[in-house]
Amino acid sequence: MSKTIVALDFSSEKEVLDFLKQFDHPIYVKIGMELTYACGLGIVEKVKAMGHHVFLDLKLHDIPNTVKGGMKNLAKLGVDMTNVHCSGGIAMMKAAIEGLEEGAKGKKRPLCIGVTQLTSTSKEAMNEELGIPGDVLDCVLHYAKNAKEAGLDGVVCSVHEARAIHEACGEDFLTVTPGIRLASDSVDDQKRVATPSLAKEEGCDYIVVGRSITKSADPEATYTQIEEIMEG
Ligand SMILES: O=c1ccn([C@@H]2O[C@H](COP(=O)(O)O)[C@@H](O)[C@H]2O)c(=O)[nH]1
Repeated sequence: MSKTIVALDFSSEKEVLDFLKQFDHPIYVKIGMELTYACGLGIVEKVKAMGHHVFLDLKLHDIPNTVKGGMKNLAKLGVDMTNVHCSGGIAMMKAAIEGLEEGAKGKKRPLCIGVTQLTSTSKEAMNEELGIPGDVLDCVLHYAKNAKEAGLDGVVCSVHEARAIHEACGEDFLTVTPGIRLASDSVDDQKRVATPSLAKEEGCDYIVVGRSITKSADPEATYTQIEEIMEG
């Protein structure tokens, strides 16, 4: 399975289909709130039916009972991976797993990962706006350990925290890392960014890449170049 997950941050089915037309093989894509809120969950089933792997990135965060019910229904879509916010707490993350298992009805449940600190969050914003003292790494590690205790399969973090997470939670605990930028790209709203080469060096299991691929002059070539680095 591909180690590069392409974020399909589009607002229409046509844009998605035009984008995916460029690939003559299945890829791993991420469907998030922009596309889901524009097209509904039917787009997930369409993309799955085309043979692509799907990470459904809706970042659930609510009381345990509500998250359990939500996950039960998301599991029925047959997605490969989904997620919650670790800040929802251990009981909520355990409920997410229970919901996915119930929804999968004895079949393999989707992987469930926890968002630690968004890659758009800097240390300053975390300390001052969110009121969480200390280094980002300490907070991310704390959330990752909670996610592991709750039975999640891994976390979303930046490349800069992936190595420490593997050391603390085990090599098989997945690190899924957005905030990927090619050397020539603008950083945009991301704060904790890194190149695909650094992600590879730091042992990230998956990288999530949106605009560097979708807004590239040749998305397929950029995807292939990144995937070669990750698989190399
Ligand atoms: O901490 C997080 C969690 C999720 N994301 C998502 O990844 C992509 C990144 O897109 P780029 O265009 O490559 O910046 C986007 O869909 C985010 O919602 C994240 O960036 N950071």
